[in-house]
Amino acid sequence: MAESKPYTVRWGILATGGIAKTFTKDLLVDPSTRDVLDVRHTVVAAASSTSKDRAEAFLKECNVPSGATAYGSYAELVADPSVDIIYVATPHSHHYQNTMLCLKAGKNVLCEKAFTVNAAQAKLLVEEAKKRRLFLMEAVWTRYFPISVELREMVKQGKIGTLQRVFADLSIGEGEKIAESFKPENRMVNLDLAGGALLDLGIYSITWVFQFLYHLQPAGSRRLPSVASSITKYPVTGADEMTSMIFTFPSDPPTHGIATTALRPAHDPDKRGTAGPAIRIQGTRGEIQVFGPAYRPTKYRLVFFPGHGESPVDVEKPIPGGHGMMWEADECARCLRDGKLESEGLGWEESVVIMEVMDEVRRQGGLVYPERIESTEYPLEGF
Ligand SMILES: NC(=O)C1=CN([C@@H]2O[C@H](COP(=O)(O)OP(=O)(O)OC[C@H]3O[C@@H](n4cnc5c(N)ncnc54)[C@H](OP(=O)(O)O)[C@@H]3O)[C@@H](O)[C@H]2O)C=CC1
Ligand SMILES: O=C1OC[C@@H](O)[C@H](O)[C@H]1O
Repeated sequence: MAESKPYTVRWGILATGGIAKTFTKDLLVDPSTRDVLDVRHTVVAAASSTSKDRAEAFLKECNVPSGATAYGSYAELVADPSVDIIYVATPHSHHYQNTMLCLKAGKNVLCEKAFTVNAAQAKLLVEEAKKRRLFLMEAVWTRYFPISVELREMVKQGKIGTLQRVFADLSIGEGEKIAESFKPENRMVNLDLAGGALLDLGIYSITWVFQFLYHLQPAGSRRLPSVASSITKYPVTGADEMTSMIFTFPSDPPTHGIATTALRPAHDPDKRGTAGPAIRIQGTRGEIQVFGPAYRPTKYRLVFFPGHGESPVDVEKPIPGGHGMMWEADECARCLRDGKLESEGLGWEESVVIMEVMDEVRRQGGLVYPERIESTEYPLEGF
C-alpha cells in the first residue's frame, strides 16, 4: 500500500517567553521519534511585542530553520498568510485579547492555559471561532499525553470498577523561599497578569478531576459539579497562593473530585516521590495512582482491592523526545487536517465549564483581578 504524505502544519508563535521556547523546540522534534507518521510541524514565524530583535533571537535560540519570519508586533504575525495556526504564549491576562486578535484575522489558535481570565471571555472566544469556522483549543498539553489517553480509556472500560473519587494536587514547594522566587512583578503572583496558583497550576489538578469525572460522562448530557472551595492569598500581592476545591458531580451515587494547588507546600517535597502519588483515581475495584507533577506525568500504578487482580502494576511512560508538548501539537495538526474546529480531548464546552468552575472558586474566595483584565471589551489598548 502506498504511504500517504504527512500533513504539515505551519505554525506562528505569538510571544517569546519561557513556554514559547519549550513549545517551539518540541515542534521541531522529528515526529517519528514518537511513532507519529501522519502529521508534521514547521515554524514559519514568531512575533514579540517587545521588538523584532527579540523575535529574531527567539528563532535562533530555538534552532528554527532559516526562512522563518521574525515580527516586532503581534498584529504583523496574524496578518502573515503563510501561518496556518498561532500558538498564544502570553500571560493569562493577555489570552483573551491576543486570541481574539488572531481569530479576527482568520487564524486558527492554540492558546496556553488558563484559557482566559474568566468564563465570559472564554465564551466570546468560542463564539468567534464558531462564527468564523476556525480551530480553537486551550493548550492543556497533559490531556494529550499517551498516559492520559490510556488512563481515560482504562477507566471508561471499567478497569477500576465504578468511579468514586479523584484526588489531584499540584503544589510546587516554594516553602520559605517564596519571596525570593517570586518578586511581586513575577507572573506567578502578579494580579495584573492574572497570576496565582489557581489559574497557573490549579488548572492541572482540575484537569485530572475533570478528565475522569466530567469528560467521561456521556457527551451532550454531562452534568456540572457543585463547588466548595477555600483560598489563601499571598500577602505581598493578593494573588492566591493556596487553593483547595471539592467538586461533587451529580451522578448516582455522586462522585467527588478533590483538587488542590499551592505555591508553598509540595506534592513531592523531597523530589523523590516519597510523598506518594500526586493523583489518585479511585473506583469500586481499585485505584490508579499517577506520579510526576500533574502537568507532566510519567508513571502510573494500578492497585486493586483483593480479589480484583494482581497488583500493584507499575507502568512507566517515558517522554520519548522533547518536553512533552508535541502531542498537543499533533492533535492540532490532525484537527486541522480533518476540518475539526475543536478537539475531542478538550472541547470548547469543557474549557468554558472549567473557567466557570474557576470563576466560582474565585467568587467563594474573594479573588478578583483588575477590571482591565477581567474585561470582555475588545480591543483594549496596551495588549
Ligand atoms: N504548558 C506549560 O507547561 C506551561 C504553560 N505556561 C503558560 O504559558 C503562558 C506564558 O507563560 P511563560 O512563558 O512562563 O511566561 P513568560 O513570562 O516567560 O513569557 C510571557 C511572554 O508573553 C509576552 N508578553 C506580552 N505582554 C506581556 C506582559 N505584559 N508581561 C509579560 N509578558 C508579556 C512576552 O513576550 P514578547 O515580549 O515576545 O511579546 C513574554 O516573554 C502562561 O499562560 C502560562 O500559564 C507557562 C509555563 C509552562
Ligand atoms: O503550566 C505550567 O506548568 C509548569 C509550571 O512550572 C508552570 O508554572 C505552569 O505555568
